[in-house]
Amino acid sequence: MTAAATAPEKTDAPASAPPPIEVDGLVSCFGDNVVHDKLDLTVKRGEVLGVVGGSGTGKSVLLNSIIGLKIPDGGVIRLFGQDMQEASRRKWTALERRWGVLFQQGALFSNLTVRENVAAPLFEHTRLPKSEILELADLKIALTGLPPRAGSLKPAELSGGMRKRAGLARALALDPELLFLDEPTAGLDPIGAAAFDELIKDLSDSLDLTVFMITHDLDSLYAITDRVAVLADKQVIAQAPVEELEHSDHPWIKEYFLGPRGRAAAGKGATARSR
Ligand SMILES: Nc1ncnc2c1ncn2[C@@H]1O[C@H](COP(=O)(O)OP(=O)(O)OP(=O)(O)O)[C@@H](O)[C@H]1O
Repeated sequence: MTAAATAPEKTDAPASAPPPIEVDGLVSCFGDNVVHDKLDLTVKRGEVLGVVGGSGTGKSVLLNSIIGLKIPDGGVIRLFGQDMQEASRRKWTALERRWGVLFQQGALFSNLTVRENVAAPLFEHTRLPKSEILELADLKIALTGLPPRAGSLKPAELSGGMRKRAGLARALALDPELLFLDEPTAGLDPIGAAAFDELIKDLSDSLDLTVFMITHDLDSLYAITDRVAVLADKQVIAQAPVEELEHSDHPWIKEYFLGPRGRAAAGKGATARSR
């Protein structure tokens, strides 16, 4: 059995297929605090999109709105062409199988082993026999570069980097087409972060994944993104490849990409791309 055996009607989408994510005029509020005001965003099929913005600009709220953890106060969110607010419960469940999420802290169940954590979505969404589910879980664990022995460990017994990989293995359990990552390299040392970037890039290429990645990590932006969406002033003020954003006149974008840390990351990115 292959890992793809669990994929729900995974078709090669025609070129005319709707984009995996379309956000149209999103309004998000918490009481008087308006976080997004008519925010628009499109994520193209197969791209790695970085999402950046100052602290509190609403990156996590945007992610939560897209995956249905926060109900929009206005606007429309379409996933694979389906208006999520109009979707029936059944449709939601079917669509939910098409994406995976790696939350910042990994969000693993502490009382379960890594193998049981990775198997959990398969138990929830498929009727495969237990032995096949555990076999698939082991495949995902291997796919993320964890050693086989990691499967029988509990999250507390893992290093930070291993925990991220375990969270990623679980996010990939159902062979998603779309992967959401919330600050995947936060808390990793530079070598661990670079290795994790490489893993995400390899997986997105080999599995034809579309990736929505919130990050503060300039190295990641230069190393693996196709485009970057910048959140500021309650909206997406720019959505373009990093090389284009370097020429932006917007003060925050200028400071972000052309400040000392941005220039250092650009140098490393150019080196990585020329290899
Ligand atoms: N559950 C909540 N209740 C009330 N306000 C919230 C809630 N979640 C987020 N907010 C507010 O929404 C705004 C955006 O928060 P969000 O966490 O999306 O920012 P962020 O861009 O992800 O920040 P950071 O980069 O620091 O993680 C902030 O003003 C925050 O206080």
